[in-house]
Amino acid sequence: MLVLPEGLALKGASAAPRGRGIVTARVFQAGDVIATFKSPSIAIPDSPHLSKTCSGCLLPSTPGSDPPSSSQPPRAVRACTGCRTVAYCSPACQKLDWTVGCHKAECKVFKRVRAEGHDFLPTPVRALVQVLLRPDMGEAMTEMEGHVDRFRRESSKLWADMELQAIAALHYLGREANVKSLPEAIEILCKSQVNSFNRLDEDVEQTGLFMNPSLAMVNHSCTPNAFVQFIGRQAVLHAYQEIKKDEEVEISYIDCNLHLSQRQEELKTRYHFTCNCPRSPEVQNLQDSQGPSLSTKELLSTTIEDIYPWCSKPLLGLSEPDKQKQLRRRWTACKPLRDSRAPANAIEPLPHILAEASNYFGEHGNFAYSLSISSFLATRVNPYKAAAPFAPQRVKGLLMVAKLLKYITPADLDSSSGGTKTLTSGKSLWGGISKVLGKMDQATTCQILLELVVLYAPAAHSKEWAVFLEAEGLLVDIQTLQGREMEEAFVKALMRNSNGAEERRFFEHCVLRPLRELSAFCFDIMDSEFGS
Ligand SMILES: C[S@@+](CC[C@H](N)C(=O)[O-])C[C@H]1O[C@@H](n2cnc3c(N)ncnc32)[C@H](O)[C@@H]1O
Repeated sequence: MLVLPEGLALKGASAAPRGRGIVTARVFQAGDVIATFKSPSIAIPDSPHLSKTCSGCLLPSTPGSDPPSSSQPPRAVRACTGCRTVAYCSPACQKLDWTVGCHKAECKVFKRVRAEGHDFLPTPVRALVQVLLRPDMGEAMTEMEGHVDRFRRESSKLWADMELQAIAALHYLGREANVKSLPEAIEILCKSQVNSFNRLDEDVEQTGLFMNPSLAMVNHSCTPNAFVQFIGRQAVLHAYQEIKKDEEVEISYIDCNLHLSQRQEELKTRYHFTCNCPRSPEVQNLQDSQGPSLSTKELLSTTIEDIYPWCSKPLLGLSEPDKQKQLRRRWTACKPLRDSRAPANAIEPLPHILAEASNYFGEHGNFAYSLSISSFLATRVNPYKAAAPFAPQRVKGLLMVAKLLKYITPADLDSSSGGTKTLTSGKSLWGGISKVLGKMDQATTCQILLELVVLYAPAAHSKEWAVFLEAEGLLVDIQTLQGREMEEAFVKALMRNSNGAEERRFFEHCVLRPLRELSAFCFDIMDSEFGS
């Protein structure tokens, strides 16, 4: 039987169109932690990263590497001496995986995998092995929706892959694959697909799988009122907005900023349902009559459907000339999006391309360009993608701008490739950016942004989030600067009362105006570097 955390209740029945869902037993405010989900759970890092991720705390690390952030001690991982496959950063973490995870039994499985000349098990196979080894998990999973028949009907390729995965898991467990065990194992694989979470957090290089039978009862909406974050081996459900008593808690299973066709495709393939939330096609068709002309919408729609699949592929791993070539192709393909009104700038794949370009310039030491593009994302894109100021991507975006401001110096501007670029109007991009920076008090802007990160990060994730810890460390650095007593006092006053008239003017002067001015160069930078 499912045991839900306090404050939550199960409603509905499996036979209903949406199946069961979770409702609240009391009011939750925006930013509140609704509940934490620990056990029984499967929490594993993705297989290719096994040797670089601690299987206990699930934090990534490389032996001998730099610490993940300035405020965290270095962590090294050491392989389990039994199977030599999974790794741990401390004996305590090893004990955790031995007891709370199930490595005690799983270790033998990995020894067999090694004996047959393989390094690891693919993530879904490892998850299946763990479920089959853990009676508590197996029992709790009987309640989960698996859509087995739909998986079998809708994709023969996926079904064949699942059969292979099931056979592999049974083989390494030393169990026979027969008419009883094979369908049971495939059913678990289907349930894992429908009910597990990807623990992806690019900023801390964290990926993996999380599955908890109670959390699995939360339904999807493209306008979610809640979201999930992961801390170590547990998942935390946060409220995006006020959720009333008896209201259903809904999260987005996918990136809800994806275009409608993309969202539908992902929900259909992995979860086997068509979403009927307010952003569904029927409702959007109704809104067409009130919004921009149909032809503009159709043009945008066709463009996004055509370009999204290839424009959203990561550039990581490509050679420098290929990265440049891709950015040029993608920027050209996005023209209809960037020519439309502000909210369209938040439609993928445009934000994705801008974030890739900002990283590209950062990697090349062109911090001025990276800063302009990051300022554009922070002021003109992220607030449209997520209204809540504590939305994780907004908090990460603020930290990015703060870090660039902290490290950028006039010397960087001199040596940046932007120094040679000229706009069609004859103005130099470098001249424009350096003029804005010249008028700014970089340290104060940076300090305010870091204070905002520290303020919002606990609601976005937790005080254990790498983003929070890094911002805290950087704030300490700024606070040790001499001769900033007056600025310090203003920042403190602003953080105490952000609605005061003086404080609002201070915020406008130190943050909003300079970031808007820096953002204004974003499209010119992209055109000058990647325009056709
Ligand atoms: C993780 S489970 C959620 C719990 C599920 N309702 C149950 O009773 O087990 C995901 C499945 O719930 C259903 N579901 C979730 N959100 C839905 C939605 N917005 N519309 C229709 N079905 C939905 C789909 O069948 C989907 O595959």
